[in-house]
Amino acid sequence: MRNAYRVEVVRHAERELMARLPEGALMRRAAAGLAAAAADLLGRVYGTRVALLVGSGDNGGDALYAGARLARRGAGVTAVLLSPDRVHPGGLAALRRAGGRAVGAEEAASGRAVLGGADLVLDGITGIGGRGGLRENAARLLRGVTAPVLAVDLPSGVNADTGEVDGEAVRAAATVTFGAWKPGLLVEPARSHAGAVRLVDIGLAPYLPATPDVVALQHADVAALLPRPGTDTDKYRRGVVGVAAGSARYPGAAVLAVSGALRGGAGAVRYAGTAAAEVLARHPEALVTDGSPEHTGRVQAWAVGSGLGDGAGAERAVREVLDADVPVLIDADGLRLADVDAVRARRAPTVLTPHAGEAAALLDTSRAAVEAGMLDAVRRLADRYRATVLLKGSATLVAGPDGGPVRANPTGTGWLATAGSGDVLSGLIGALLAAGLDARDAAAAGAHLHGVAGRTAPAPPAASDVAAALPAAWREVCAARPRRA
Ligand SMILES: NC(=O)C1=CN([C@@H]2O[C@H](COP(=O)(O)OP(=O)(O)OC[C@H]3O[C@@H](n4cnc5c(N)ncnc54)[C@H](O)[C@@H]3O)[C@@H](O)[C@H]2O)[C@@H](O)CC1
Ligand SMILES: [K+]
Repeated sequence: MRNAYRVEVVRHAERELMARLPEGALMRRAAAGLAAAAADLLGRVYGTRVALLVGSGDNGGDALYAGARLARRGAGVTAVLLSPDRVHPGGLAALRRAGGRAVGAEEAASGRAVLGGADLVLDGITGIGGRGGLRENAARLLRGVTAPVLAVDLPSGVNADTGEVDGEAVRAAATVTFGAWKPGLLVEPARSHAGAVRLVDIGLAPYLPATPDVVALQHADVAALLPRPGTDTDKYRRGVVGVAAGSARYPGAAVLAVSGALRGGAGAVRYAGTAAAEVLARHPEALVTDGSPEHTGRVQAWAVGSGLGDGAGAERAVREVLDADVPVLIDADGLRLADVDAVRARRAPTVLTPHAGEAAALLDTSRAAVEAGMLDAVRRLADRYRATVLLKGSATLVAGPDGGPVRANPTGTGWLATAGSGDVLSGLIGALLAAGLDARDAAAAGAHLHGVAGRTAPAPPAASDVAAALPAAWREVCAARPRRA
């Protein structure tokens, strides 16, 4: 599990830890980890050229101390001081003692030698103390950078707490973060600015609270959630999932939702809707009816909405499913048709799975606003609907109705942005709900498996290929399950 904490919490933990350590110890730990990561990226330190972009706070201090370590190992290190009158004095002195040099931003901008000639650039402009995007002098300098950038703690210019990027921000090849993950390293659009992230342990863990703000489940976490049929099981104990999806116009959505459901670990899949013949033709294992959900046999969860269209039958299907006292997943057309108060009044869990455009319609805002503020959008929707909300994106987010950590999916891939891929996901999560997973777990585990399937299906995958790759994804994830003693 990757646990991310907002800045206020990290700062509190740092103060607690610092009070127990000699002056400067934390920064030394941070700089040692940073220098080691820089050395790994460089491959060989001696004879290389490293540039440091140094801002006015401790983030710049980390870069300077790490630069000093690299200079001692034979790198030519030049610090570019963005605010020469407010630079970390101890860091600058350490760099100079180690043989590094410092120049002002004007000097660095006028010649190409410093930034254009560097093998690696360390971004120490701002860390958790940064506010807003990069300022113009920093943005201008970065345009002259051709070498890979290693971000110190966070890519400068991103919002550590929300993952929002307001203006220009550093695009790093890698980020070394200290003490704990920050939400911005897991949430888009900031996540894409961070590259590969390495967490350096500076001893903060004992001072961090038990409940993080954002988490990213890893394979082993998901493996622990997935159902494992015992020897005494039967299809009802494994869970029966109902799928109410598709329409005369979109029968394929029904086929795809059922294909996801069949590979989600439930014991059986019941389909209710107008695409019964198409579903049966493709999936002989499905139990189908062309009636409405009310007239379907017993199910332990419903997935409703994919390709339903907006006819009278669609509205009825959504209403009937919401009336059922079992967990319900609502996707696509179902989101438009579901009454907020009916969702809020439900006793059994509800999972909504909008993409940014659908979330924007539900929140009465623009798609761009949702994409820019994913964390806020998912939390607001969960609160408004008193439901678990899965907001799709390259790092899909899952928020529960009662607050608590938001889950950010780490396995997403652009290959999943293909028609019908969401239908597969809805069936998959529906099956996990029927198998008895808690709503938040079902949504997060579904997104995780779906992402792995999108990555492992032969590229470029169509939605059916993503569904077909789910068993292999399931195996890959479960291979990370700790062995029982
Ligand atoms: N507090 C600690 O115990 C530790 C902190 N460490 C480092 O210290 C950093 C936090 O240091 P600070 O609190 O000094 O904050 P930062 O260094 O992140 O940034 C604050 C400084 O940047 C300026 N600034 C804010 N927004 C800016 C913008 N958009 N453009 C340019 N300048 C801007 C502010 O005026 C302020 O001087 C962490 O991110 C981490 O790198 C590490 O050394 C580990 C230990
Ligand atoms: K930084």
